[in-house]
Amino acid sequence: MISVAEALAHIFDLVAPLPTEEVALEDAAGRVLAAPVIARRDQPPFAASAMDGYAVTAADARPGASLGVIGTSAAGHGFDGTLAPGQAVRIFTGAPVPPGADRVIIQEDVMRDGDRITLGDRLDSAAHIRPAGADFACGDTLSAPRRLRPADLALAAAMNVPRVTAHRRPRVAIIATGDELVMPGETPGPDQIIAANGFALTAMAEAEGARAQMLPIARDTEASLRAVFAQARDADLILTIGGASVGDHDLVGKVAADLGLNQSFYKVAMRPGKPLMAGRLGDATMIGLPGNPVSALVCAHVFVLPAIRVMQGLPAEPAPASRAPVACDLPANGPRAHYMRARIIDGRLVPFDSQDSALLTILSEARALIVRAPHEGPRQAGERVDYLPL
Ligand SMILES: Nc1nc2c(c(=O)[nH]1)N[C@H]1C(S)=C(S)[C@@H](COP(=O)(O)OP(=O)(O)OC[C@H]3O[C@@H](n4cnc5c(N)ncnc54)[C@H](O)[C@@H]3O)O[C@H]1N2
Ligand code: MOO
Repeated sequence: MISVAEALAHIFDLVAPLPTEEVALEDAAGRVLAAPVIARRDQPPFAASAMDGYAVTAADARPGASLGVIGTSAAGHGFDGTLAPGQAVRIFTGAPVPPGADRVIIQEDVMRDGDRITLGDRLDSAAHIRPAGADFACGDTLSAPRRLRPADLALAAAMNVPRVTAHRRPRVAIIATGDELVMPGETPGPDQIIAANGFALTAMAEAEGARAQMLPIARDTEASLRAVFAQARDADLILTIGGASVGDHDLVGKVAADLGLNQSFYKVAMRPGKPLMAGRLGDATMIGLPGNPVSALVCAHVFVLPAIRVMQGLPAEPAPASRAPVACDLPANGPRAHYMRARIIDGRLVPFDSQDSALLTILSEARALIVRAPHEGPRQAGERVDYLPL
């Protein structure tokens, strides 16, 4: 059995950034930028007032000064002229500061009488002027790769860049396997359960930027598996669920091999998730997940999401871990990496008593997977340990 790190390295070898495409800004939230956005202008494009008030010369900005108002500069409608000593221009936030002015006196500190103003007794010392290019200058960049967050979209828009280059969203096909499965809402037979894992995998893949599709459930026959695999022809990533272990009905590995799977590995020293497999199947990467719900979803956190990130052009990195103190003593770990479901209470990790990989109720309550290295010694309450946030 290989280690988690080795398995992840194999998976990174199986995936590559997908081709790029142009995306309109309004469709680009969450997409991964593949080429830098280059500002087409300065922002602000002129020295702009940061306040509502009066633009004056520095020399006139003294308590009690009396100045003549010669015009107005509003946002979108600058003052067409130059300011001389003894003069003021009524100005509003975001408006161009007229040439000659180097201070804005906020209107709270000004008394106005017709076309004249008198500055108050106590003036603040700030200029209240944003210089041209204070935010960014023409040619400045928003670097790639990065996942576009709302503020990034606003920045690209401000740079006057209406379309960005992003890697294509990975197409993920999800294949649940097993005679025991029916879809939610259907009537299960006495020996059947509801296919659940695909819903979590779909949500996780989509939240990570992929387009995921649940294909029909494949039954435990080679013919059924082949038929469903055939429907995954366009996928960049095929995720199978179940049928990965050593039982007589665990056919996924055999059928995938018959279809030409170039298998990278089978079985990883982790729990849950041991019977994980991965390889290249035609133009797609295939990751065969174990059927137990927690096993499938832990493997998705540890392997599938990092793979989806690489396909979008992000760096090949393990799932981001955090550290927090554990709330109770933990026994020494065995030979497999252990991903322990835990709550986070008052900043401390509280593992659940049962770590059975079939229990969705516990996974649904869990907010952390405590990561225990193979053969790691016992941990005492209060020790800081690594965990993957859920
Ligand atoms: N003799 C051995 N038996 C098992 C071993 C082993 O090493 N030797 N490994 C165990 C481990 S660890 C795991 S994990 C499971 C994995 O088995 P499979 O990947 O073959 O999964 P299945 O047998 O198909 O299903 C396991 C379990 O999960 C349920 N399941 C499957 N798909 C779904 C789904 N889409 N939604 C909800 N639940 C699902 C299925 O009904 C089973 O209860 O093997 C152990 N056995
Ligand atoms: O590895 Mo299995 O995934 O422990 O339940």
